[in-house]
This record gives sequence, C-alpha cells and structure tokens, in this order.
Amino acid sequence: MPDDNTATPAPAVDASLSNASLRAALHGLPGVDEVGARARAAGLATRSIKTTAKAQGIDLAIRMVDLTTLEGADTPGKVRALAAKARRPDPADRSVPHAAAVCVYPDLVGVAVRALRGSGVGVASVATAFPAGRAPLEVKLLDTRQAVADGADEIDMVIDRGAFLAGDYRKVHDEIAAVKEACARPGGGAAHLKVILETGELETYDNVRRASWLAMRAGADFIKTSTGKVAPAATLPVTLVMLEAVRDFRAATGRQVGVKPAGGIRTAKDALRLLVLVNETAGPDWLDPAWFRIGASSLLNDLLMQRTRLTTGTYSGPDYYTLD
Ligand SMILES: O=C[C@H](O)COP(=O)(O)O
Repeated sequence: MPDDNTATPAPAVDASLSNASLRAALHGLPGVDEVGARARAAGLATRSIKTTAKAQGIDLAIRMVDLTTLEGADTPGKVRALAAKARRPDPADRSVPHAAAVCVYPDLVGVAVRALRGSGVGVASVATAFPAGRAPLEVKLLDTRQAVADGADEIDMVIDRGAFLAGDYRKVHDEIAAVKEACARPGGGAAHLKVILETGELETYDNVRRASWLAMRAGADFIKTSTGKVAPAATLPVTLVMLEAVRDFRAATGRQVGVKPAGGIRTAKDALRLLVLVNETAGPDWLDPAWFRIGASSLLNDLLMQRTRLTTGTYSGPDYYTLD
C-alpha cells in the first residue's frame, strides 16, 4: 500500500448528491454476465502455472497476505505470535518475504503496533462494529478514530448491508465518507480505508458491482469482499466482478483502488489463481501489495510449504511451521 500520506483524500461533500441520483448511476452500470463470470472462474482451475512463475507468485502472495485473527478469544499473546509470523514467516529461511499486514480487532491494535515497529509490516484493524456493522454512526466513528489513534495503518470497515439492500445508497455512501474522514491523523496523513462489501449478503453480482462503485465513489482506498464471518466469502467470480469494477473505475476517473479478497482462502493454489485473475482482469498494475491483498487466517503455512517444496524438492509437513 502506498505510504501513509498517499491515502486518497476524503471526497468533498456533494450536497447535490441524492439517493435518486446515486440509484440512477448505480443501476445504470452494465449488468454482470453471471454465467460468463462463473465460467471464467472455473477456467482458472484448469490452468497450470510453470515453476519459475509459481515461485515468483508464491513470494508475491506472501507479500500480499493480511495475516488475520478476528476471534472473540484473541489475546495479546496470540497477536504477538501472529506479528512474529508476519515479520519472519519462516525463521529458518531469511529469504522469505514478510507479510503485508496483520489484521486485528481495534482493542489489539496497540499490541500489534508495538510488536511490528520497524518491520515494514502494517497494522490493519477492522472497525465500524465489525462484522455486522449494526451500530449508530457515532459509535462506528469512535471505533475508527480509536484504532487510528492507537496506530492502525489501515482500517477495514463494513458497509451497512441492510441500508444497501433497502436501496438507501445515500446512507451507505455518507457513512463510508464519514469513516474516511475519521481515518485522518491529527498530525497529517491518514490510515488507508478498506471497505468490506460482505458480498455473501449482497444477493447478486449486479449488487456486488454497484456496491463496489458506491464504495469507490465515497472514497475507498480498497474494496474488500468479506468479513470472513459469512459464507460464501471470497469466491473467484465475486473477486472477478470487483477487479472489473476497479479497472473500469480507474478508466473513468483516473483513480486506482485496491482489491482485497478475504475469507476462505486457504491454499497456495487458491492464491495463485487469484493472482492470475488479477493479471488478466485489472492488469499488472494491481500485482503489488499496494493494490492487492489477500485476507487470510490460515493461508500462509500452505504458501510456505509449497515454497519449500519448490526450493528443496521436498515438503516440510505443517508441523514444521508455527500455527497461523
Ligand atoms: O479478513 C480476513 C478474514 O477474516 C479471514 O478469513 P479466514 O479465517 O477464512 O481466512
């Protein structure tokens, strides 16, 4: 992700923006070819990736991982262990790159920040009454401001799916814009804002495309598929629709927005398929942790095992690595 001062500025409040004008804009987007999206995703499963590209892809995927723990039972010790793993995924092999970020609940941001100082690994925090997002806006803003004050580099907010599905696009837009403002740091710069659409609750691919555009219009730095608490989560067709949205949004506005599939991504094969999809849909400009992340609690070990197999010809079993 670009450094601290490059988060997109909060968009100026547009008083003329009405729900009707947003509805007209979002419903005027071309419809998604659902059959085509599924066929494209299914086609990726049959592709083979050659050894050199695979080795590069695995290292890139490691650099894109937002190593996540979002459990009620999370403790400072667990977050410190996760931070150590993100800094040095394989303590026996210094050539393994570090992960992009550690993603935690807001009350554990301080622990993660202290554990990761100077490492180059970011701290992301879910906020805005994650995962349901059912709280008054003031509560969501407080949640965000606290995480930013504690040192979060990135805020992963959830949209109000109820408002979206009820057609109240203005409410969703204004809430995102307000959270974006709350990402600003008093001393300058801002935390980057990832907007979670929770695509598993949006019913249709057309809605995924509309929610993607709405979030980008309201100032999202990234659009993210899922909380990891709702199934289906980061499916390939949904990720495809979101990659098309960021590609088209950049063509229309000149602004590049990142994409983060999250939830249910567990194997190196899943990660490599995602990278192929990024390359062939949004394009190589997105093949960078600044623009593409993979949110996952248990992907890193499979990436490490596949990496070891490529470099040594043998697998280390999962017991060789620390838990992720
Ligand atoms: O943002 C990341 C997700 O919460 C992680 O989901 P996961 O546990 O299915 O990998």
